[in-house]
Amino acid sequence: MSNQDVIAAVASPPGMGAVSLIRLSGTGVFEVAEKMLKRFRKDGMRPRYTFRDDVLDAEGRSIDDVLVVVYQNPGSYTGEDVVEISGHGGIHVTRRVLERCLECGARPAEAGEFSLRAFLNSKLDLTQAEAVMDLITAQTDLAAKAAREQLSGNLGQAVASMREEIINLVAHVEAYIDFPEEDISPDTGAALEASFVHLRDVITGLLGTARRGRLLREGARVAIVGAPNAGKSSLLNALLGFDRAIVSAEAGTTRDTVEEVLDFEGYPVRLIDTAGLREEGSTIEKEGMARARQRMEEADLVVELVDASQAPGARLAEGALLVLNKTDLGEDGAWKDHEALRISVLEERGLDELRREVAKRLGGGAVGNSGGALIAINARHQDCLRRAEESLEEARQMLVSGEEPEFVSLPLREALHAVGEIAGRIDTDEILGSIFSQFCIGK
Ligand SMILES: Nc1nc2c(c(=O)[nH]1)N(C=O)[C@@H](CNc1ccc(C(=O)N[C@@H](CCC(=O)O)C(=O)O)cc1)CN2
Ligand SMILES: Nc1nc2c(ncn2[C@@H]2O[C@H](COP(=O)(O)OP(=O)(O)OP(=O)(O)O)[C@@H](O)[C@H]2O)c(=O)[nH]1
Ligand SMILES: [Mg+2]
Repeated sequence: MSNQDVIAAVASPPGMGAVSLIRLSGTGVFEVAEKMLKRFRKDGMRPRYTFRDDVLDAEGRSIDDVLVVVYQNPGSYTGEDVVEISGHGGIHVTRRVLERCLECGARPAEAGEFSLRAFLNSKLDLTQAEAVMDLITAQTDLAAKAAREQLSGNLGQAVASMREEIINLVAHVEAYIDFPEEDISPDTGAALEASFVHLRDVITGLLGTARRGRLLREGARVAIVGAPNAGKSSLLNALLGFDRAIVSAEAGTTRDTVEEVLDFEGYPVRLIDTAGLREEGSTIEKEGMARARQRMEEADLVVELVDASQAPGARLAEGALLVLNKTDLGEDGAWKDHEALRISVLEERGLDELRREVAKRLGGGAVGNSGGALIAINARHQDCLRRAEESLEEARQMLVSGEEPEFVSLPLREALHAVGEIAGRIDTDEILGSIFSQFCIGK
């Protein structure tokens, strides 16, 4: 990538703040800076040092008193020449400075365009560019940690070694295309087979992190369901630490679902309190119950809350985490053999265990074969890996059944392509467009 036009954007969030950051990148950025700044000289600024300057308007009047940092290509985030201007945070002044950048020859950056350039200049691979976005949107420590690890290139490395291994397979298989009189020797056959098995294990391990990836990025939906008066709203309030939902001794208090996001051992959890489920009820209550069932369907985990002092009734949700509440009132004998968490919202007992159990069920403890690293793939990676898995299996079967090497090389090359897509080793504009357009302007 050379000679890209100069783009400019406000990199700090919109609105009032102490300082705002305006970033410019591209060929000719120093000329733009010289035009708009009072003391800036395009050949006289030491990279990565801070200078104090004035942004001037077209008549030479100062718009803002700013700090300026210059980065010389390739030593910048984008790999291009970059100028960063920190101005006085504020909506009007920041807009004026940006307008001045545009008057002096820059154009407004599109969403994700700085990171796209970083990718095109090989500063980041696609998994790292996605991680930048994940880091910005992370809602918990664990989500941020996963994003940082991906940003550091751990997934990119895993994918790069898979790619090498597949290239090796392709090379082997295609060697036999050039020498049709040769048969694949038993030794080579065994080595190829071992490689297929290894690749499959690696892919299985990575695919095993997809659920965690989705939960960390999107948050997990955890629905609290149960009969009226079980204490669902009380539980939501207790976990939140404030009185969010109405609690009363009357059955059928909650109608609308009540949702709040909180942090369960690093998992961003959308906790959903629902209307109590029972047979009878007014039209309004019935509508509430329909919504409760809907949330139960969509949930990643259902917490089924029951009143421990009452005899067990029919279970509402399959696969739910059963939680007995109101243990302070004593437990009905019939619960004795039920595997369940026992809590008392009233006495605030068992809530930490509940948080831990929910997090455990969400995480599934699935570190998989990712070697202890916190890998958490996203839906796009998952799709690529599934295609790679399928093509590899096809190739392996063909090889086993003695298919001609030129046919085996086709699915192998498909697998190579699918794996290459993950880090962006093959360029399809479509993929790039859909990834970078999700970024914010200025990133
Ligand atoms: N002011 C400012 N803060 C920022 C960023 C930025 O662009 N500007 N970043 C942007 O999101 C993040 C930091 N990421 C960065 C990554 C690489 C380089 C960089 O200059 N890389 C060069 C030189 C490497 C080095 O000397 O360490 C390179 O890769 O060649 C800069 C920032 C967060 N904070
Ligand atoms: N003794 C005791 N009472 C509790 C406990 N948890 C909640 N309660 C009481 O049980 C009653 C019902 O609580 P809610 O939280 O409104 O119950 P709910 O499941 O949300 O009920 P609906 O919204 O009607 O479905 C209230 O009077 C609470 O104070 C508990 O651990 N022990
Ligand atoms: Mg309620």
